Amino acid sequence: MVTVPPRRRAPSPFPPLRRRDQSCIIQNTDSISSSNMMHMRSLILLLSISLSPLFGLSQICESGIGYCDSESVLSSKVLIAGGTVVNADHQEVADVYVEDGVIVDVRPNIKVSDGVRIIDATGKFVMPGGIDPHTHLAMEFMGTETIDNFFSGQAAALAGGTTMHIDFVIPVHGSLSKGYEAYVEKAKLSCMDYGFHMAITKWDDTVSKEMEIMVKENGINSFKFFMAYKGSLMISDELLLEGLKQCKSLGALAMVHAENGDAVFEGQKRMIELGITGPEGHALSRPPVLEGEATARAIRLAAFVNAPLYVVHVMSIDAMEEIARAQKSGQKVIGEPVVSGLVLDDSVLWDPDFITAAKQVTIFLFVMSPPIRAPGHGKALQAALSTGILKLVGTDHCTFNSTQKSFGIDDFRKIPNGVNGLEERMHLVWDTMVESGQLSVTDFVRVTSTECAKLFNIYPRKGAIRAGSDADIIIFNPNSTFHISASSHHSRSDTNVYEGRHGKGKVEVTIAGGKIVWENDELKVVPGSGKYVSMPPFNYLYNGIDKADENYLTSLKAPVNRIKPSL
Ligand SMILES: NC(=O)NCCC(=O)O
Ligand SMILES: [Zn+2]
Ligand SMILES: [Zn+2]
Repeated sequence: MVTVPPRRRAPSPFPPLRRRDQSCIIQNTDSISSSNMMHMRSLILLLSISLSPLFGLSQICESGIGYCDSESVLSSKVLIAGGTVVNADHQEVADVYVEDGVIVDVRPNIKVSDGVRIIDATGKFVMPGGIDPHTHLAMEFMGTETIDNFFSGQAAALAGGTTMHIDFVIPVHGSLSKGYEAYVEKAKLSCMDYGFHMAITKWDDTVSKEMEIMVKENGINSFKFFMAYKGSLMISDELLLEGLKQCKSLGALAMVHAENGDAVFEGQKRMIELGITGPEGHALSRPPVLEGEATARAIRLAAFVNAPLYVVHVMSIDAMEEIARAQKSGQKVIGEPVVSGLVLDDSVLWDPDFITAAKQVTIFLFVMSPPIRAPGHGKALQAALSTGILKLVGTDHCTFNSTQKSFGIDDFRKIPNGVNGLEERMHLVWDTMVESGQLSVTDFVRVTSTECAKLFNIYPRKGAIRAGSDADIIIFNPNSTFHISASSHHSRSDTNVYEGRHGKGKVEVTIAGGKIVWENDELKVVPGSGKYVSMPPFNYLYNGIDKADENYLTSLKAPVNRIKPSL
């Protein structure tokens, strides 16, 4: 009999900075390891079933560890009966009938023949699966690679009710085609549907041409420009202008990570000179004013080109207010908060009790860019999401385990930036926004799914419960509860930035591509079953842009009594 070898536990990466309580870390790490091990065994088992010819893993299957109800995995006809079906614009009590991965019918009292799996959803919400617009799986970053790949990250997502995500392809030495090929390879492990955005890290004619190929041949309709990470991903204003122009000509959406990277670099030097090398130096070196400045700059450059703009991970009041001001003047600017920015704050950094080892770990976990801000920012972002200034919620899932986070034990600049969230997003948005009365149930669907589908031009195939849409569906019990812990999550990380959080509402069933993949707290996932979702250009933001350009040019050409042109 073959057994799966246990995952080796890394030694505690947090040597005695100001140690008082190290036993706590070791204890936690122990329990985390064994529990994660159980998840990984189950996942490995399923992986072995579908890819065993490829990977030669058939013996693992025979060891009989874990669970695999192939009946459910393969079941293609499902009736979800008696639930409240919620779309972004409407909710009603109805049945949902699914066949071969597609929603066939949505109406009360659907009758079905034998052989159809019937799930009773009475008293529960039946909603479109979540779509996460912002993830980084298997991303090489800051000298390491994110701990979650396209399999473990997606498995975690499915357990939390997210059925599609859009990941950022990072070019290889500036080459978009090489980056694309690398991500196509990484994504072969996928167990749910996914799409790609593409980062732009340098500019020349080849990149410009490759952008066209990405849009016209590879189904990518959005490009991201990092205004931070000096010396690696950061671009100049000149490049941003070229990129905005090319995005506009292709009907693609330009996205920005908005922080002033030069000023962040200066802020980091300042901290090191002051002897502040711990994780608090990260937050101190890149204050909200630098996020506000870059957001304002990107918005103004987009206005100058008359192109729509998407600002990723809005973390501060400063950035949010720039977006609100632009929207008020009629500019098409989309702001994306991420779960960490909505629900976490930096108080742990300044807690006098933070010298305990457990809290030291937390502080390292919190390091992401832009940083998690002081408490008032999160509240303001929630309000902006509630009033529609911010439109959709992502995660920026970019997970590093405690060993990786410890690379910056002596220098905060070396702590890999990023937090988890793929598995937690739906629950935390529900608990924070719906339970508090800031969002309705229909708005919940809009910000977690439908708006993303519309923006990236895949609605109503995705983001809706209606006949003809993909059968990506969750059954959500508002009367149940969720609990977050690294000991039970499905990410490969040994830590969770939301450790210990709990609240109302629970995703009880996830159906992805017509298959029941999450039920009774069990995950049934098959690597290679996820499909790439091609996203066409020219979304609704482009309506009217041609007309505005035309008016501008006409006013410029007016021969006499020249009218002062305006954009
Ligand atoms: N946000 C973060 O800290 N890591 C992921 C990369 C990025 O989105 O900036
Ligand atoms: Zn970013
Ligand atoms: Zn990101």
